[in-house]
Amino acid sequence: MKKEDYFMAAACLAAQRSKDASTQVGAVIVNETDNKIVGTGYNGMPAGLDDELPWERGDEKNNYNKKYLYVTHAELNAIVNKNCADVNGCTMYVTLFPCNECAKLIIQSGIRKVIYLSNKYETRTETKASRRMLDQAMVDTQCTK
Ligand SMILES: O=c1[nH]c(=O)n([C@H]2C[C@H](O)[C@@H](COP(=O)(O)O)O2)cc1CO
Ligand SMILES: [Zn+2]
Repeated sequence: MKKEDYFMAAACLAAQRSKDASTQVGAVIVNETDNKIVGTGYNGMPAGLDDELPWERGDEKNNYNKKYLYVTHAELNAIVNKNCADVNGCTMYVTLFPCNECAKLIIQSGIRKVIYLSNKYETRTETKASRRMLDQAMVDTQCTK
């Protein structure tokens, strides 16, 4: 198995832990120097609030119960779960192309490459803004397909 397939499979496995019935996302951060996983995460509610918050996609009349207000993205969880001092120069394997907020985190944490599986929200403004920032910050982005 190629190493890229191995790390993406690890991201897919992490995604399976997510309770989001609509979209499970998994992320794995890899130190390319020694090919080690230094952080993993999946989309979930903030720690300890798993059973407190709604998973509804909601609509305009039901903003307060939209999951989007509460869910912690897979990329953020992978970064905060890191088991090393920093993730400078690392690669992130993620099952879904990062949103604009995750793009900021990726850039600020020094991750230099993002390998993704799906970009199903490609046409969204958030995704376009993410692409814009990652490109301008010269973070390499590669689709595995
Ligand atoms: O970068 C991301 N990382 C991430 O973890 N997610 C999560 C948030 C939500 O739980 C889910 C998206 O839900 P939905 O497909 O129902 O809109 O994916 C979503 C994105 C980008 O949309
Ligand atoms: Zn995000």
